[in-house]
Amino acid sequence: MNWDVYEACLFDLDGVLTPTAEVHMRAWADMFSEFLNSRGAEPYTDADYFDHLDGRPRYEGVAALLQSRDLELPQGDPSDPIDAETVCGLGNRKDAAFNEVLQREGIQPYPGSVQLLDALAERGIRFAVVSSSKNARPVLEAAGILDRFPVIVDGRVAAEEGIPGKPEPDTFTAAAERLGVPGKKSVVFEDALSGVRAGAAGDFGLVVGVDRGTGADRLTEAGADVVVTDLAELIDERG
Ligand SMILES: O=P(O)(O)OC[C@H]1O[C@@H](O)[C@H](O)[C@@H](O)[C@@H]1O
Repeated sequence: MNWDVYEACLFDLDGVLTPTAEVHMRAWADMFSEFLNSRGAEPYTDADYFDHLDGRPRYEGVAALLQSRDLELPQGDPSDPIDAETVCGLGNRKDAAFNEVLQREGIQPYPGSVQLLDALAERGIRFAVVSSSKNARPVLEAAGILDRFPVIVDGRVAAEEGIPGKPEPDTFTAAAERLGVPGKKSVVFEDALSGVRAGAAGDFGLVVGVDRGTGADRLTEAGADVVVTDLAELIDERG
């Protein structure tokens, strides 16, 4: 990997910097298994996470999964309580479960990801986090790496500013702009198919797929230029 040609890295968070994709995955599985069962619908499987939920903004994920089962619910409102049978209510129910685990268990970053951040910081490469999650800041803070990212374009920023979420490329484009680095000099890091598609749809220098269970073939098909299983694989001899 020749880092000389790049000036910025745009990192997805869950599953790239922290193992929170697993926490999201478990929270989604618990909530949807129960809900789909209550509706007599086809049961939830792990494939549902990768196909419909991973990387997408919260309520868009709920809508995609419901659509896969031909179920329709009213959209509701982000302020809906967790027992509301609405798209927002189901999303909020899962969010309560996610935050309960985050608070109880805390989170550590992937060691290989921290090694790459350390090596690239030495070279003066700039960093942004680009996450669909509205929990990105608390997760970065819990992991002790919040201060490494001068730019964070997360689910809250996207909602407030009307920036289309992944699989559209706009949140990555906004992050590169905010760092003041051309897209072509920026590297996108993503573990989710929707996120890799977002990177591939934009005008970026490189899209790195991070295989945490999705599968290298599917990440490549979605548009990843390179696939790794650990970010430390991208540290070159210059460090
Ligand atoms: O519900 P949140 O915390 O805003 O997160 C939205 C999505 O954020 C993505 O980063 C995760 O891959 C998804 O699993 C999650 O659903």
